[in-house]
Amino acid sequence: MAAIPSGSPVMDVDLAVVGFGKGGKTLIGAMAARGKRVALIEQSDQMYGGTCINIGCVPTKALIHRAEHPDSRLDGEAWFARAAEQTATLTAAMRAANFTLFDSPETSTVVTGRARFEDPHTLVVTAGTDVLRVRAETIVVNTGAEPAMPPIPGLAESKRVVTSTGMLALTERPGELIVLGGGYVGVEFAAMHAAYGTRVTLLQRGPRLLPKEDPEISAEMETLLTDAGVRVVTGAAMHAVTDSGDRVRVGFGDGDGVEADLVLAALGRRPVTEGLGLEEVGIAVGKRGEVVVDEYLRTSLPHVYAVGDVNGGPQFTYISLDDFRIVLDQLTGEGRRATTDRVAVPHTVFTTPPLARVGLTSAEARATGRPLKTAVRRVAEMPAVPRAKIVGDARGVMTAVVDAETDEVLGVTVLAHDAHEVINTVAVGMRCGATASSLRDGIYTHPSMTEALNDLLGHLG
Ligand SMILES: Cc1cc2nc3c(=O)[nH]c(=O)nc-3n(C[C@H](O)[C@H](O)[C@H](O)COP(=O)(O)OP(=O)(O)OC[C@H]3O[C@@H](n4cnc5c(N)ncnc54)[C@H](O)[C@@H]3O)c2cc1C
Ligand SMILES: NC(=O)c1ccc[n+]([C@@H]2O[C@H](COP(=O)([O-])OP(=O)(O)OC[C@H]3O[C@@H](n4cnc5c(N)ncnc54)[C@H](O)[C@@H]3O)[C@@H](O)[C@H]2O)c1
Repeated sequence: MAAIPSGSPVMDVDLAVVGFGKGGKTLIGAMAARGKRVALIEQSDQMYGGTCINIGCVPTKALIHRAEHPDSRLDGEAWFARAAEQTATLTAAMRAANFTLFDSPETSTVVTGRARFEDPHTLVVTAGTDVLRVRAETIVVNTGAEPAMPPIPGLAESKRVVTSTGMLALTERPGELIVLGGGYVGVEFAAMHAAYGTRVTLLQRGPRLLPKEDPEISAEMETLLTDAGVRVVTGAAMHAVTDSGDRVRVGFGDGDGVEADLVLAALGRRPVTEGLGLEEVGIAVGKRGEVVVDEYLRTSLPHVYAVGDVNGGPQFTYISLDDFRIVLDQLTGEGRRATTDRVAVPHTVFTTPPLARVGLTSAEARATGRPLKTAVRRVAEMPAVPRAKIVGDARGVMTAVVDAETDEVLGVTVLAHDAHEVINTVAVGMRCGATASSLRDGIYTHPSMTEALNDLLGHLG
């Protein structure tokens, strides 16, 4: 690497955040509001606002929403092109708004360039031939995660393999798509693209999709995807990716494999720590490339914190946001908030209908050895939940697992319309110690999907 010129300008601040992620930018806003001098360093002007806004949650959910609400005057190809254009307009507007929000002349500056540590308090930021040194009392690493490319022969070399970022840059619908991976990204993209009319094959190495869910839920998801036109192949040990003209072939198992126009590699995301110079200044990095932190998100240097995907925690925007709360408490509060305080953190896979869970799966609950009551209810069998029929989607299933002695809710899984909203009610209840009986007898608006809790928890046995 070329030497950094020693005479480059220096910016002195109280707080520097590396990476425009959710936790870091929220911290920048909070500290600027307290009159601190702050700098937010982002390597790309196409990433102001971070992954979620530009290449993650927002564009995927915008495309999924539009897939669910097609314009009957347009065919799938035209509808995808329109949806992609509308999504790009949305993310561009959010990106610009994020820049304006965090680049105010008073105390907060967005520095566009790639940062690395020069010493424990100094970051060297480079953009082309421009170099700036940012010296900060406190530094927060918020550099996110990037798609993993496991050593499947031909995967990295293929010109027809893209990651989720490449998929989100498409302006035309692919004719045929192979999705590698049956996790969040794989399942969401497979479902979404099938809805626009792409012929999708999803290859999952393991025996089932979404292996962290209960087997029955994985099976239900597989049925939903299959009904939506996705060819799901589980137990697919992929051994070769080969380009051939404008086609690409993925070999798996003993057969011929499968061919398509494009391959999406959705094989996990790993923390972005390379080239940051962390270990050189004494910041420990773990085996998965994550910045090693304690429950207060402190790294091995007392004035450096790591928030969001880069610290190896769960990869969700709302976890990055909660990381912000922990660091803010360190910097301005009592320093007590910790990752160990987190209970009942829900998650959602945004298929149609979505899948959401909070707490334990049934299998995890059984493994605790506690006495259990369980309920499994198909949405179509719930007579008092007309919302599903109103929206014309009574697919899916809901499950609950409860401690039979204490009535504590241990876990709820919802694979149904509006699951991403219903689950938040359950999560709040669990965090506040609501019993299964109190959630069962809760008064919910009608007609809503939340009132399914009356039915589900009324069937515990
Ligand atoms: C396709 C997809 C869909 C997703 N959907 C959801 C969802 O629906 N809900 C959900 O909760 N989560 C979702 N996620 C996960 C979510 O996007 C991430 O967990 C979240 O955005 C992580 O934010 P972060 O704070 O870690 O940092 P990020 O938002 O990842 O920001 C890190 C920033 O650091 C910058 N950077 C990196 N290195 C440097 C450097 N050396 N110098 C300067 N800048 C640097 C990067 O350019 C980037 O902008 C999705 C992810 C993907 C990929
Ligand atoms: N709705 C959401 O909240 C949402 C949406 C998208 C992404 N995300 C976040 O982004 C993260 C990354 O998503 P993802 O889908 O890339 O990862 P993932 O961990 O959810 O799934 C990765 C998949 O790749 C497979 N895999 C891994 N290595 C492999 C190998 N060497 N060969 C074959 N298969 C292999 C795994 O079996 C798994 O099915 C998620 O864990 C999640 O935290 C969240």
